Amino acid sequence: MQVPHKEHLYKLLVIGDLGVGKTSIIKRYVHQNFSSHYRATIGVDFALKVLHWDPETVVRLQLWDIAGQERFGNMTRVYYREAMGAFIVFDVTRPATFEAVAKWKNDLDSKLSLPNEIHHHKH
Ligand SMILES: Nc1nc2c(ncn2[C@@H]2O[C@H](COP(=O)(O)OP(=O)(O)OP(=O)(O)O)[C@@H](O)[C@H]2O)c(=O)[nH]1
Repeated sequence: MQVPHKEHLYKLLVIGDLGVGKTSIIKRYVHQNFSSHYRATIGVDFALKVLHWDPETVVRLQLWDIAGQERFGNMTRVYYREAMGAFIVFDVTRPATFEAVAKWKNDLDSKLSLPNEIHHHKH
C-alpha cells in the first residue's frame, strides 16, 4: 500500500440548541454507536474523524461539539476561531430548536474569524 503523503486538517463546528443531538450525530459518525442516555455537554468536546480519502490523501476532521447551553456564553468566540465550516443541528420534534437555527447562524457570522486569518494558520 502506498503511504499517504497528503494530509488535510479541517476544523468543523457542531452547534445548535441544548439536547438536539449534536453529540449523538458525532458519536454515530465517528464511533458508529448511539446511546439514549443524555449527558449534557459541558463547554466543548472534541472528536477526530480520519478519512482515507484516496490512497495518498488523509483528511482529518476535527469536530468541535459545542454545548447547547453555551449559546449566550462569551466562550463561543474562542471556539469558533479558524473553523472551516459548521453544522447547525436542530431537533425535528421541537420547532423552537429549528427557529433557533437563524440565531446560531447570526452568532456564527458575527464571530467567525476573517478568511485571511484562516489562511495564515499553519497546520
Ligand atoms: N429518539 C432520538 N433520540 C435522539 C436522537 N439523537 C439524539 N437523541 C437523544 O437526545 C438526547 C440529547 O442528545 P445529545 O446528542 O446529547 O444532544 P446535544 O445536542 O449534544 O446536547 P448538548 O450538548 O447538551 O447541547 C440524548 O438522550 C440522545 O440519546 C435521535 O435521532 N432520535
